[in-house]
Amino acid sequence: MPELTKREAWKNLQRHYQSIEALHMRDMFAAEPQRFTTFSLQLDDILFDYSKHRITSTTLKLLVELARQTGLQNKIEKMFSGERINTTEQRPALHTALRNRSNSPVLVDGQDVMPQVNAVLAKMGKFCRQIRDGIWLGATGQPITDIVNIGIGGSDLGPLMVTEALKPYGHERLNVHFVSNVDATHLLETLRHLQPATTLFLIASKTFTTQETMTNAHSARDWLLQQLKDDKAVACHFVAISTNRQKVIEFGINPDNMFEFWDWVGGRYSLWSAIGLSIALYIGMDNFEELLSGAYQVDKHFYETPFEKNIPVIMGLLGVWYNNFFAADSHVILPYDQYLHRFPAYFQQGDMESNGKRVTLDGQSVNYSTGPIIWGEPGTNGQHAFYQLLHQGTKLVPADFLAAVESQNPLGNHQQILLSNFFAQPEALMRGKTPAEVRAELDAEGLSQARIAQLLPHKVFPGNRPSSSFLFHKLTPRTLGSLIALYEHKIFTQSAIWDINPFDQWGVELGKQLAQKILPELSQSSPVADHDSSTNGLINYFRSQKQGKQSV
Ligand SMILES: O=P(O)(O)OC[C@H]1O[C@H](O)[C@H](O)[C@@H](O)[C@@H]1O
Repeated sequence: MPELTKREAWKNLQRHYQSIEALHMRDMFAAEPQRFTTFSLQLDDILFDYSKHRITSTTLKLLVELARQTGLQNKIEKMFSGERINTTEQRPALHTALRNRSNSPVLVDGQDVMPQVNAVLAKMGKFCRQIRDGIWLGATGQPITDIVNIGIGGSDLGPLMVTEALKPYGHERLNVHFVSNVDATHLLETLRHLQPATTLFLIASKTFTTQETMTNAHSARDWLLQQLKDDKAVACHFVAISTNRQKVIEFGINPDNMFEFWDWVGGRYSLWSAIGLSIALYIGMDNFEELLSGAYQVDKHFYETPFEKNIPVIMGLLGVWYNNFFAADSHVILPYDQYLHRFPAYFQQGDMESNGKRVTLDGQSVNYSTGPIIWGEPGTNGQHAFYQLLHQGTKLVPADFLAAVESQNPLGNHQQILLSNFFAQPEALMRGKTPAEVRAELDAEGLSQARIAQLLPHKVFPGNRPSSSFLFHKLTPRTLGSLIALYEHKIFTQSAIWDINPFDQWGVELGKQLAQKILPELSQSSPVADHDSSTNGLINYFRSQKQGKQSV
């Protein structure tokens, strides 16, 4: 049996939960005027308020004790020092080396990786200047205006999220596009508006074997060659970002046009590597380095700060508190910033692919819940869609609210309105509305007692629903880098407590394997018969429809 639930700290937390369960945060705030000061932290310009949680100082002590008993500090040190902590793939997980602005040596098998990291950053910088200054020319002698990143999963979501978030820093002549889905609609709808002579494709794939990416890359090359009718065009319109030099050469991309990264960079932690080339091209290398610096500040904070004051550790521990003691299944991320509209989707992969695991590092089945379901949308839009459930539904959904003090686009009183909602929603979730408050409101409206009795239960808000608030000055590259790194280390903290490997993703393989088997069956002449009856039935229906027959 896994150790976690046998630990003293775990048992203490179980007991402690009984005493917290009945407490309402309203009463906690009333009893503790210093609650905000006690339960908030600041890192650079990011204020982290975690006072609207169902915790006391004792809860925090016990959670920190759990982190200690599960060896979190030791695991953090192993990650930063390049140990092969991704045991199933026998690799280190060194995204922190990619943003190690101190440049101090990071050793893998006794060899410092920093010279390689710096060399690729320098190559990216040179390439960015050439593209951004219009020095790099396409096959017909025109500068590049459109960059199409072809990649999926970690080779898509990070660059997409960051280029969206940092639009105000984008180059005025360059547009960035992202094609991920193997559905041809994605590629064709993107190419419809582009000119091959001024388009640059970045083929972003760690393995350079991913079916969707390679299918899209081949079709993009066909599109280019059909229109430019010059085989040499590939050299000035295609670059590769990968760990697999051999496959890049086989595809026909000159290795000089390859930006390398390494197997110790996990896909969902790769935006800091050459996978971030689309970001660097769009916002410039200086801003890309600011993004790295923001993450580096958080790396230092995570590494050096005692758990009691360590923001990602506290984020992780609060998640464990709700996930394992309150049985909360999901966690919602609510950025009150339109530029962060892909932030929740980015951490859907970041968190769910990392901690969606059911066995411990040494292969035992867990007897406790692991990674939560991550979801979310920007505020205020979500308020008019799913907040009903957050306020009055039967599920407990811990929430993260994020907002900037200063808008990138000041306009009238928009930011004040946005922020008033950002402050109001966590307050409403925490306070709720009691039957007495509802009654007083309805009385004041002059409703009949019968109508009040009918409406009252529907208008009561139980409150006591937890949230964290992140308030930062402005969504700059540096701040964004910090925010991303906070969440990365939160995920790591939780994986350490749950004793799972956050850096592999075997769960994506089975579907891929089966799709490989099914692909040739879709064009075979006889009906398929060797799946279950449902899969056979669906495939044969598809085949009959393709052949113009109606029968199943
Ligand atoms: O970068 P690639 O090798 O093309 O991989 C792209 C993505 O696909 C895989 O199936 C994994 O689920 C992701 O973690 C990865 O980011």
